[in-house]
Amino acid sequence: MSPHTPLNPKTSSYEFFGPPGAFAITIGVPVLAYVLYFTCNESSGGCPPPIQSLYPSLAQAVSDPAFWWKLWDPKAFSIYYSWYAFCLVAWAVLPGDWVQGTQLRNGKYQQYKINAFSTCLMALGLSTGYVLRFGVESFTFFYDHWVGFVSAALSMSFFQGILWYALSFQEGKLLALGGNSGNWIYDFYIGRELNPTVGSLDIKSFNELRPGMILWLLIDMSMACAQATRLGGRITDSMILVILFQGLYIMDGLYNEPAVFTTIDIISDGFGFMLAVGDLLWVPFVYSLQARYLVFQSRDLGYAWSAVILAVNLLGYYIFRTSNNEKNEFRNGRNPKNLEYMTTEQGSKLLTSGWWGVSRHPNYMGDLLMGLAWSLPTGFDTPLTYFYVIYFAVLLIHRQRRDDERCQNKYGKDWDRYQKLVPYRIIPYVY
Ligand SMILES: NC(=O)C1=CN([C@@H]2O[C@H](COP(=O)(O)OP(=O)(O)OC[C@H]3O[C@@H](n4cnc5c(N)ncnc54)[C@H](OP(=O)(O)O)[C@@H]3O)[C@@H](O)[C@H]2O)C=CC1
Ligand SMILES: CC(C)=CCC[C@@H](C)[C@H]1CC=C2C3=C(CC[C@@]21C)[C@@]1(C)CC[C@H](O)C(C)(C)[C@@H]1CC3
Repeated sequence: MSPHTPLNPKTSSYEFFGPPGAFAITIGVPVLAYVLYFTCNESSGGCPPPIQSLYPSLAQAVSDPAFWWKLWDPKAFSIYYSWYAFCLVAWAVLPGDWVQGTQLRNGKYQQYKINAFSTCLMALGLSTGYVLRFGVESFTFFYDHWVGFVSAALSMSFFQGILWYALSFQEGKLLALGGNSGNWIYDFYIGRELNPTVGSLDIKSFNELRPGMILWLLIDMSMACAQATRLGGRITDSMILVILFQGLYIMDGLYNEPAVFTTIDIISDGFGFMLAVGDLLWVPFVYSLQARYLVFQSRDLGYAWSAVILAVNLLGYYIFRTSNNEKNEFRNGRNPKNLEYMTTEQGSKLLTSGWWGVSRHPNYMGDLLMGLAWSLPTGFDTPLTYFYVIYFAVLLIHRQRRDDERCQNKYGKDWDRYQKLVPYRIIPYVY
């Protein structure tokens, strides 16, 4: 049967520079996750280490088979896969309401079980109990077995990328409009099937919110334990800030689980290697870089500097949360603030006042401010702890362009009208 049907038309244009770009990112993202460890860890001689010391030692290291064997760590693999199994069991057994997502183009709705927040509380409770019972030194295994955990998460990402790509060829699947090009490298990367589902488990939202996001929080907690082990039981104010900020972001995302069903990934992207590796490897092991750095470069900020950083984070959070709430309420048929909007020919409405009248992606602005606040506690000795902010700015600008293109196709002339009313893309008067 042809893979191209009226419901699943052939993808006519590529993103990410097409198959060569998709291939480069498929290789580049895992390599970068390892590089960020090898160029910034306790024994690398700095963060980043001096290039003259890095080059010969790295060249020697990779030519030694023992280096490659160290990437495989049975303890880390067994903990990681048990963790993934825990998330699956928690999804199945913990109670949760069922909500439906936005309407799909086949007229149907995907159903989602809401219990990511309670899964996180359970994981936190069990981990805290473990630390109280066995001491902070017992919870440093993420720090001690870092590379092994990265490899374990990577193996899961490839496994899922390949599995869902292969299963997307079964008859009757609804494919992502952007993932049905016929080029296997590209479709594997970008995601071919829109909503892979096992029984009633939606794979895309499950992976986006549970095994990676909650693990990120547990990793941060493990970094605090590793720091306390080194400092005789003390945790620095910089570490406390990073954990509080990232903890707030993670818990907020999980608490507002239904809001994720109006994000681009859930509405329009397929589930492929990009989201698998992003959710399972990139989020927990790259987003926690600041906390890992503070284990071996502990620093105290003092009240004044802490207050400034706290203010940046709170401002970012306020913009992020209120703007996401405005859009989410509106997309679910509510408008409690009586915001102005325009009605499109296509039928949907677009907000034109409130945050969505300030810029076309006000939520990105808040998210970026928070990203900055997560890096500031690490000081200014290394650019590497600012990697997140730079990567994130690139990711969000790219997302904004993808989304503008998608909305242009969806809303046509109405989108031009909306762009005239709301001319700034992310930051008013800047971009
Ligand atoms: N930490 C991280 O790594 C990442 C975080 N994020 C965060 O996730 C959140 C969601 O982001 P994302 O999904 O990219 O994008 P948005 O939440 O901005 O969603 C874009 C969609 O919203 C709808 N929309 C656009 N303008 C309006 C309007 N004026 N009124 C009503 N609806 C509108 C459109 O969909 P339609 O009209 O079809 O409904 C559009 O496709 C953001 O806060 C972002 O910062 C995102 C990526 C990575
Ligand atoms: C480089 C690479 C492989 C990129 C993949 C991108 C993913 C890391 C991100 C795509 C969209 C994401 C979202 C969140 C985390 C990062 C990814 C998966 C998110 C779950 C973070 C918490 C927020 O509150 C959120 C729920 C709004 C958000 C949704 C999008």
